[in-house]
Amino acid sequence: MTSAPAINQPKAAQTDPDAQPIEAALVGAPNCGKTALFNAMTGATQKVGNYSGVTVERKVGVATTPAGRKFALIDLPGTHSLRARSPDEEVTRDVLLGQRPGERVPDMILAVGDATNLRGALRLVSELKKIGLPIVMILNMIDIARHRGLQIDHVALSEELGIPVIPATAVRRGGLDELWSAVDPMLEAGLDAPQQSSWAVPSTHDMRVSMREAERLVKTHVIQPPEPDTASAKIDRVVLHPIAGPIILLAILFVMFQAVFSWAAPFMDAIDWAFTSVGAAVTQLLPDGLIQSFIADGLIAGIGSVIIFLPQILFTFLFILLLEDFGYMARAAFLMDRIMGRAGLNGRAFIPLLSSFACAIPGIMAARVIDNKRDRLTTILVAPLMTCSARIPVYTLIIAAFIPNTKVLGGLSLQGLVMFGLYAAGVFSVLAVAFVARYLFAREERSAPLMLDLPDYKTPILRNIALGLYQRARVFLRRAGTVIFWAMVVIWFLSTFPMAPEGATEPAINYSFAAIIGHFVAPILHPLGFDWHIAVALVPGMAAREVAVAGLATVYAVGGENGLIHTLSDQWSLGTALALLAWYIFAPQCISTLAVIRREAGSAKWMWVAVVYMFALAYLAAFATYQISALLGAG
Ligand SMILES: Nc1nc2c(ncn2[C@@H]2O[C@H](COP(=O)(O)OP(=O)(O)OP(=O)(O)O)[C@@H](O)[C@H]2O)c(=O)[nH]1
Ligand SMILES: [Mg+2]
Repeated sequence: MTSAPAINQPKAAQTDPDAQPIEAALVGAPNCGKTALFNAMTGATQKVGNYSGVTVERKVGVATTPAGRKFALIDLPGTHSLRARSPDEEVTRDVLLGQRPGERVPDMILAVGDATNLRGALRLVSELKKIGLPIVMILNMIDIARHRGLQIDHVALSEELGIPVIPATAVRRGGLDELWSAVDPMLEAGLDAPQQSSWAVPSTHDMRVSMREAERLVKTHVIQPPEPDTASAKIDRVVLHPIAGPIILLAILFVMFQAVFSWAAPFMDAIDWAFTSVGAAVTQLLPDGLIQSFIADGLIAGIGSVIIFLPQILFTFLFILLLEDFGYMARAAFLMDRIMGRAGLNGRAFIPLLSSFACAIPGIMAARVIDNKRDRLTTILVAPLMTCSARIPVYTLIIAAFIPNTKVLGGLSLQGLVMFGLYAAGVFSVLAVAFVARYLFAREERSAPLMLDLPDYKTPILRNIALGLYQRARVFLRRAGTVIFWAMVVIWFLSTFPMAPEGATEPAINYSFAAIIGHFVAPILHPLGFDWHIAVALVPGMAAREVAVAGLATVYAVGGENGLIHTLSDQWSLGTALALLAWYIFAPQCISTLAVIRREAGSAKWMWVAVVYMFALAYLAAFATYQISALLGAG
């Protein structure tokens, strides 16, 4: 076959420099404050946290200089070198080298360095300079450096490096003016054309040479404090103690669950009161009939039964976010490393698993920080077993209905204790499944020891916490308004039609589609102690876990009059309740999580592995729980 000669288009005609906005990339070590700076420059609200690996994806925002010039700012995962070792670091490398399909090389680099760890930052800058792009260096966390008595001569450093060096405190927007005054003239004059990149994967020797050079720069331009900072080291001596450490960790988690239960209660009562009042008002205002039933029993009762859990979710995250921003969570990872290693999990899996307390989706994505492929896959597959916040409504409802609100063991709330137990069961099952997987598939291999940078402790920043809480609340409420809303509409429809025939003796719902479907599925669930009402709630509960609660509210509100809690404690045996809790520890009832597993694991096969093993465990656990309860007389 002959092919026509290709016609060379003149390059200049295609790439008009004015047509594309300038792109600047934030590059720096993990946890040096890139995202904090990104938020400060763009007004965005991306997550920051005091541990490495918070950002695992490329995020773009628009920054506007005081002179009104706009440019695109790219926030990137942290990396110590462009020798990318893990998928998140590869993102950074590929963006900088223009290796991402359909994307060009950025026009400039904003190299963010942690002023308290200048050596590493300078080493990375020497590597970045090889790429040939214009660079501005930001010495972030200058507040901490000054507090410790470090004196950095940034002017001399800038002269020697040949690039602007700007001290900054990203979380308080400190140094932003100076940064703008460095960037604005560069943008105005037009950025220098990029030079030919001379970057090549550095060898160990190269790394050593650049490290020595960075050390020399630090010696020349930094006056070290007469006494090194010891506060973090002092706290760590206690907190990382081999015996005291784990006890402190357990105690913290324990206090957290106790506090969450008692503090959230009044807020939950208030929300309950509000929804009940609105429901009652609607029932009064609207004439009896379908519309009244749809609004009062379907929408208000259903959505209210989910929204009521907002206070608990927010209090749980208040604790987690405070501990994260303080710097304790990285220590918890360190403490857990040995236990996790025994179970066959990589130490770096701790943060992904911790994020899964919020939701498995960010957790599974955070597994990108794990460089070993197999370890990463294991983490992805076990992350959905961690107790995510969508389980909180289900757990709380069942606990409220079946666990007496009493104090045991000298003042501990029994309900809080059961909740703690459910969280512990989640963690334990993660370890057990990972252990079995390791035993079955990779017995001889050992996990690499954890190489974790322990950040210095910091006073938590209120804004970070508020932002984190706001985002949790938004995600939760948005789900209530979308997935749960539509699921409610479907459940209401199914449980209302067809309507009961004239002169029917049983409750109307017993004649509905819901009952038909429920009766169809019920035999499979019968050995678990689940009746057809539960089956009706579980089927749409596949979309999202909380839907089951809303589903129960509708299924029972249509059939009966009592509050959901009373209805459940009337209708279910203790064995059924416990079996449903056991089911919820394991069941993969969240379509979005499955979709993310498929994407992150790179094939549908692993998604199905997750579905099958989680359903199998859920069924077995619920079966065993119910049957044992029945033997003990609680069936
Ligand atoms: N005191 C102080 N804390 C800061 C400063 N900048 C960031 N922080 C804190 O440092 C921690 C890390 O900030 P992030 O912005 O998440 O860091 P990052 O570089 O994006 O981290 P990765 O995404 O994990 O690579 C957070 O707890 C911030 O609140 C600063 O200038 N001063
Ligand atoms: Mg970040």
